[in-house]
Amino acid sequence: MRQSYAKSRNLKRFLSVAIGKRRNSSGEDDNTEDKAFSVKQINEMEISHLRPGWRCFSYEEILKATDGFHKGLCFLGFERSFFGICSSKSGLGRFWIGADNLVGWGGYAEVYRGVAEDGEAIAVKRLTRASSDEQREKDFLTELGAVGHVRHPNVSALLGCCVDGGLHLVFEFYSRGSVSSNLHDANSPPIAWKLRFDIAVGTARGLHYLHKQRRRRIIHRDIKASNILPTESFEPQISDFGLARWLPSEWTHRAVAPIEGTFGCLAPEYFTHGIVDEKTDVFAFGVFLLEIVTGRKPVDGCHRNLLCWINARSYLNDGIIETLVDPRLGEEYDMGQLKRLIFAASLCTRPTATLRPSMTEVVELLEGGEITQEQWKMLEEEEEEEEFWGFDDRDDDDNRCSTPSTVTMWQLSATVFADDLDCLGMRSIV
Ligand SMILES: Nc1ncnc2c1ncn2[C@@H]1O[C@H](COP(=O)(O)OP(=O)(O)OP(=O)(O)O)[C@@H](O)[C@H]1O
Repeated sequence: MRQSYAKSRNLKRFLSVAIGKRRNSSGEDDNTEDKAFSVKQINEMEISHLRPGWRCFSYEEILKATDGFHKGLCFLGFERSFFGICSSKSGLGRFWIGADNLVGWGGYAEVYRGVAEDGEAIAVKRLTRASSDEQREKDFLTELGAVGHVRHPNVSALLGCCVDGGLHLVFEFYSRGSVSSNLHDANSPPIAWKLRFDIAVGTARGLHYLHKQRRRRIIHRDIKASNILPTESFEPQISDFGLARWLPSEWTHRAVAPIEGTFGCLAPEYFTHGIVDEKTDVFAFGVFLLEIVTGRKPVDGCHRNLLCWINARSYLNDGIIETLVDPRLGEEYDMGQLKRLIFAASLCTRPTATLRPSMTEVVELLEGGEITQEQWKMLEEEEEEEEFWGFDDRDDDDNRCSTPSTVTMWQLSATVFADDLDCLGMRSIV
């Protein structure tokens, strides 16, 4: 009890410093918040530049907005209610249809829908009590530190935070669920090809911003379809910065422990050595592209890895990329865009980090820029070293992924593109 009180005080101090403390023009630390906003001559632009894009919410505000973090019906003191229907373990055959404002949850947080006083739809992410240990608090603050500094049309917009009654982050509310829930929900119509392509491009732009357009680079570390939330107009928003890390300009990478993230999306150098840099996200983005194209999860219910499946599928079908497309789309896709997505994915998921493209190059490629032969050609010895990285834990036909004869993603794209790159404005790479 005492400890959590002390932590809360620290957090409040952190927030007041983060919001209130500024550097004055001579670069000295100075609490200029009051001064800055009391000087009438400062024009609007300067003020909006100084002012953080978010604010502190009171606990009463978020309580009111979420209707007291309303979860719908609870049974016998269970803390969490569920979407859909679940039965009690008592065997009494009781069924509850639960969840009211609870819209999602992850490893350490619950997310509630709410309506702010001004009528804006908000999402309140609350650190769950069960996970309020110091490490989780740190992750939560990391998320605040990262997302509180970013503003981009493809990055989830932080509206504020609240440290009373627990830790809370307040975001704009995105009512369409995640790309993952839309892609894999068998009961709703498949996402149209055009939207898939736009989501890929928008997400690439958001990542490019995090890696390249900020003074200090941000590595997200958990790029995956369930962390990409489309807005009403299907503009993808990169969300969930709980694992994000700053990368100072003088550092090439950082080594982190423990290794966290999502199975099936982890870059080999991160998975094996904990090495994190932009290429960690680039790899995960490549897996995301494949998920969008195929409609398959990075790791399916049978523990089959998507990259393995693609390699096996390509091998069995002589590298015909049409066979990779989500069957729910039928013939409804654009072949030129498909080739771009597959080509980009093949580069992004290269096992050797240094041979993967930067997000600048990925955006360029997806948006139709010319890719020159020299830029992407691998040296022979590099090609030999490029062993496919994946899991070989099943011996069915669909999982022939690590045998030397298997066509890798890279070889697949090279085969397919030899004839077709010209028509895409790119030159042959083989
Ligand atoms: N701004 C938002 N608007 C609508 N729904 C959201 C929003 N943010 C998150 N969600 C929903 O809540 C879910 C969990 O959120 P989030 O991924 O941020 O939590 P987490 O605990 O960090 O998860 P993880 O275990 O994946 O790290 C998301 O998958 C999404 O469905």
